[in-house]
Amino acid sequence: MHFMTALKAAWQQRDSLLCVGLDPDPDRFPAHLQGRPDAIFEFCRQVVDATADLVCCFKPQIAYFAARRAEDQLEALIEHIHARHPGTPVVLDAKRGDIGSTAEQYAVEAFERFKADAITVNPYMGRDSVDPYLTYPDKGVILLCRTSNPGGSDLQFLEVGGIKLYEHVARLVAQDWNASGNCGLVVGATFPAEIARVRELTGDMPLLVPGIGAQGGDIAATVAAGRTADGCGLMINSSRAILYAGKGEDFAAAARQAALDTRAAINAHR
Ligand SMILES: O=C(O)c1cc(=O)[nH]c(=O)n1[C@@H]1O[C@H](COP(=O)(O)O)[C@@H](O)[C@H]1O
Repeated sequence: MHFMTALKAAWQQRDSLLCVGLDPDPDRFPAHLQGRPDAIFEFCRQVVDATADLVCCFKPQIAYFAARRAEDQLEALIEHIHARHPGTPVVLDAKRGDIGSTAEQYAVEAFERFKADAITVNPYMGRDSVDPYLTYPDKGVILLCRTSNPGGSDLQFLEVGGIKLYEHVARLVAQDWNASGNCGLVVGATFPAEIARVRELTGDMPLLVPGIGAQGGDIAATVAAGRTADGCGLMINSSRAILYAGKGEDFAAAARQAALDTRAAINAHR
């Protein structure tokens, strides 16, 4: 199924704009999982199974798996999501960016090896560095635009021809790169004014919005700034605040409660 079709269905069917980010840090796992060779898979699997009916997508961050030589556990996790929670899109957060021939390999890795439905990509190297992802007709390509970190302003806020660089990226993607309708943009919840500006520039394009929860972004302001006319249009990501809501054997139940609370807080402003 096309990423955009699955995302729209999940927004409606789960009544949710919440994206649970899968950033597994073994140092923060509950004691009973410590030392298990499949601890990363098992931790994420339990969170996935406890929250899948509450999310519009999952977003595994590849660095947390690669750093621990756990790419096989990432493969198994995405396979598990597709098998047990069909229709739940998986956004592989890899923030790739390289020349076309190398990007082709990254696209194979994301879409054919890991079987992700969408990937985050850095637009800095320009159109030909993004084309290899765009050629997969059913996959989503989510480009960094206005990132949630304070240093994002170093480059993204530079003036280019009378507008800010992030505005140029939003316009370029909406008017040119999105010819097949499979692009999205990343805009941090820590910058609601810029979410509103990106929404203005991009129509109904889906926005991946990290930065609520651990980074302190304001849910009400995020939803007000970014929702589309039909109250959708957003994948609002929370990772640590949900994954580590509990510390003990009941961590998955604690994650579910945190996801329920976060979804309700988001829906209160739709
Ligand atoms: O592309 C992203 O997902 C992303 C972009 C951005 O601007 N800021 C940002 O925090 N992220 C990711 O979103 C997640 C945020 O995690 P928490 O702060 O724990 O909710 C991490 O996986 C980040 O890598």
